[in-house]
Amino acid sequence: MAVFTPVSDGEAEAFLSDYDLGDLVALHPIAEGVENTNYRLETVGARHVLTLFEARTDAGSLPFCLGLTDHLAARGYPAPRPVRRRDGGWVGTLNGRPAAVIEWLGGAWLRDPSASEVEAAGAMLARLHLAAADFPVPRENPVGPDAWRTLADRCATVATGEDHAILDEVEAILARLDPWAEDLLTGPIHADYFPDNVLFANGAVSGVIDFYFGCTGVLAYDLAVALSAWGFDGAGRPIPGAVEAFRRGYESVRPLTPAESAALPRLGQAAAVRFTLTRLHDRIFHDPTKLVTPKDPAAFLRRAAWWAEA
Ligand SMILES: Nc1ncnc2c1ncn2[C@@H]1O[C@H](COP(=O)(O)OP(=O)(O)O)[C@@H](O)[C@H]1O
Ligand SMILES: N[C@@H](CCOP(=O)(O)O)C(=O)O
Repeated sequence: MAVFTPVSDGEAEAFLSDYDLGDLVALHPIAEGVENTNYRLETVGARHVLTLFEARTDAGSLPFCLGLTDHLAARGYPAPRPVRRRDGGWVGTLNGRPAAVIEWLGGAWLRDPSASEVEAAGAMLARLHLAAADFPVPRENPVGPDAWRTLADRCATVATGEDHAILDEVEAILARLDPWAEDLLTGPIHADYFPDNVLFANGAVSGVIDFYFGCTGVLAYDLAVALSAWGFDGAGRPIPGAVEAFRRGYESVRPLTPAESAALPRLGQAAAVRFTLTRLHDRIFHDPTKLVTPKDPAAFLRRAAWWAEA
């Protein structure tokens, strides 16, 4: 469960006084996610998400993250619109954290999507890249190579046993990998397009959420992240046909250039390093008083070996 910063009904009511959303009916902690605090916010006749932004989502990134979802939604893409406060802004402060109210999107994420659902998710990522292309705000990747170095160094100060072995493997990959070796098409990317961020209803994508790692980046890297997320099971084993199905869906909307295709194996290894390091860091420095379940870094690192052979 991801609640890092608890919110009482009274605190939510006071926060809501800056919106035209009516009175609070109920506030429920949301039992998913690992980055930010999320509550389901019920007001009279409406449902929204109340998000308090935690350490990896600094306030300076919100004009990009919320602006991008607003931009996409305005183009008919199923991203959640942030709700404007009476002062015209999107972001207030709640219990010391930047906080926003976001449109609630129906549907649910799929733990075991079919090949056609994986293909639909791939097509929706390509649609995101096309619809976001003219979004003018830039944001550097908050979990790019500089952050990998910081995360690895911080973990190395205390890692033992399995954690240390994971770090050694990551360092070996970093020593031989130059993921951004050539110029590839860039633009706004989601950068965390995992199954738990894609909602489905009746076999079709009904929502794409959680743009808080969104940034300006290489489009094929975003695809490599998504293939690494959708193409493997919880233990890091490839799911037969899933990488192909996702890529087929993506390329049905935006065919890759030959250079992008050729770059995928090294971008996939970069994706494996990125998520292994954040998972390892969050497991090592996990605060047991916070309601969040750390994810398994080793399962993500297994993707690197697959990509190296691809
Ligand atoms: N706009 C939304 N509509 C419906 N459910 C949402 C929405 N945003 C978040 N959620 C729910 O909250 C959970 C956690 O949200 P997410 O943004 O992924 O959190 P985190 O940033 O901590 O990873 C999601 O898995 C989903 O169940
Ligand atoms: N997708 C990342 C962690 C971030 O999770 P989310 O709940 O914000 O989607 C991972 O799997 O390591």
